[in-house]
Amino acid sequence: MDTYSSQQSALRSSGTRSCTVSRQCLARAPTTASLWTRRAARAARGIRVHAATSAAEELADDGVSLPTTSSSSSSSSSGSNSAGSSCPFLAGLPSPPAAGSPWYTRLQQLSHPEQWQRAALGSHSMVSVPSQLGLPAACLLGTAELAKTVLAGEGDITLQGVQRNYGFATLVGQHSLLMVQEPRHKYLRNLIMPAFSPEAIERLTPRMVAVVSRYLDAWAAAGTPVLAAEELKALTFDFIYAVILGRDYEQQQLQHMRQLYGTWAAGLQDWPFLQLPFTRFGKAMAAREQLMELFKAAIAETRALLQQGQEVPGILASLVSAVDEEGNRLSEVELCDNLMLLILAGHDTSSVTLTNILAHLHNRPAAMQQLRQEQQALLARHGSQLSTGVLREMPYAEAVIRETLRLRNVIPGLHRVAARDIELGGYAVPAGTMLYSPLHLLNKADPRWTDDDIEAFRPERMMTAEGQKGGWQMSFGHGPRFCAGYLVAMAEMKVLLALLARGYEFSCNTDTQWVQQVGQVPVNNLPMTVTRRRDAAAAT
Ligand code: HEM
Repeated sequence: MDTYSSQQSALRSSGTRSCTVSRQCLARAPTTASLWTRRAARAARGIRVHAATSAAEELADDGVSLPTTSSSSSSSSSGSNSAGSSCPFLAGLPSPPAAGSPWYTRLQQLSHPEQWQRAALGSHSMVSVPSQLGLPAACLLGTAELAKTVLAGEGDITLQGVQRNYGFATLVGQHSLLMVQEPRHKYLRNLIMPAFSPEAIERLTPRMVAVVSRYLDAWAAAGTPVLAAEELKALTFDFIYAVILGRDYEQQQLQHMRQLYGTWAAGLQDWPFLQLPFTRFGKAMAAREQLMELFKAAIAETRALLQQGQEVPGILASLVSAVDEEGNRLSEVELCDNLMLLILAGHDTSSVTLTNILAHLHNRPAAMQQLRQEQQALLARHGSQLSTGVLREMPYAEAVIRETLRLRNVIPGLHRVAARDIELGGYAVPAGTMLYSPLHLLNKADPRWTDDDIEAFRPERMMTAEGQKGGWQMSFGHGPRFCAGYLVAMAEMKVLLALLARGYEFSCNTDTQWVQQVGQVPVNNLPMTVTRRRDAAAAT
């Protein structure tokens, strides 16, 4: 296990809850609704809800006296705040500076989310965003500590994701790991995770190398520029399909499955309540049915081979074989929903990261050179074989990946919802409040990096003792829902970087705009020319 992943598992195991439910505190608190009503009334009276206003100040302004920090402070005049409270309410949290109408604010949040969040947080560690336009009130978390606390939250403080999105849940499947809540999530994860063990990845490495080599050869043979962003989408699809199903498919079959997946994925962006044959959502549901039929056939085939005592590589075979202490196995619907999730989770995330990596390496030839030197040293030590052991000996390749994710986190942030009243950062947060961890923003605010080079692509920073730590970077999540496919993703990206550096030269047109979709993608799809190096034969 590499440094980053061992650190993540250490974090995982030490991810004890530090949110504490403070029922007493909440019992004393005026309801959130009444606080927001008061805040609105104060705003109407022209009293600005200042970013630094404390709960006590704000409520005192309303004629409600709150105990401050001392446990012997006086009780409230309304009688609702007994002595001993030191817990401010959510409404006491600083709010983003007033930015006009709720519509304007919402527009800013949608069109410039990162700038909006940065401005909203200012120098605060947490700000509250009032409920608006039917959306729940939210807390925007501005430190890694708070984000980790929330992401590690489980058990009696169940923190739900906003996987409540009907369309998403219907298309991905209610039984997938991403949809189920604790304790079912933990149970399912225990059954699923052995499929992602280092040993399982080791068995799959030759398959990974085969898929990546096929694409690199085709790009080099093309003789004209290929669209890297599009090609990497196809590569990561074939890769994840091969890794999950553990066998090779004809190109025609893969093409058909890619098309089905594309139709299915388009439905994730559509309004889900009109499921008609001509709507994107309707077409996506039809594509899902066809994919499910393919999965069911693959499950039946895998079961049959396993019953014959054959060794079957691939994540599906591990999932089919998974059994709990009482002998229960994953049902067919659980298997199908999780296959769907794995293809989704393991496809765009990796392709977008790889697209960004290639652009960064093109813009920084010294980094590409360093990558080449690392590979030459590995070739001298181990020959051309790529095993998980060799993949672990690639600190520079790993630094390139982590530095790219630091600058261009694929998942900009993670939502959770407080399922019950909790205390967070010293504030009483009522059930139903959305808790948003802006991962991308936290990467940029990481106190390890100095302001003047925060935007620079400098993989070397990840090689320092400080850089080896996880710090504020949580590109693969944190806590009980830490990315299940982390090892697969790292192996995939390292295999591509290794084979590229060993055997090919490439250049791409990075003079383009990057827009936010699933991660940042280049508008020009990154035209790329690949040529085989003259000394490549010995390297691959
Ligand atoms: C660069 C590549 C990737 C990135 C940046 C990434 C990032 C993430 C993040 C941030 C989460 C946490 C979501 C949350 O807390 O709500 C997550 C979860 C997950 N990822 Fe990844 N991922 C990547 C690749 C993969 C791959 C290749 C696979 C599968 C082979 C995968 C499978 C999953 C699954 C199944 C979950 C849900 C885990 C759970 O809920 O327990 N990911 N990923």
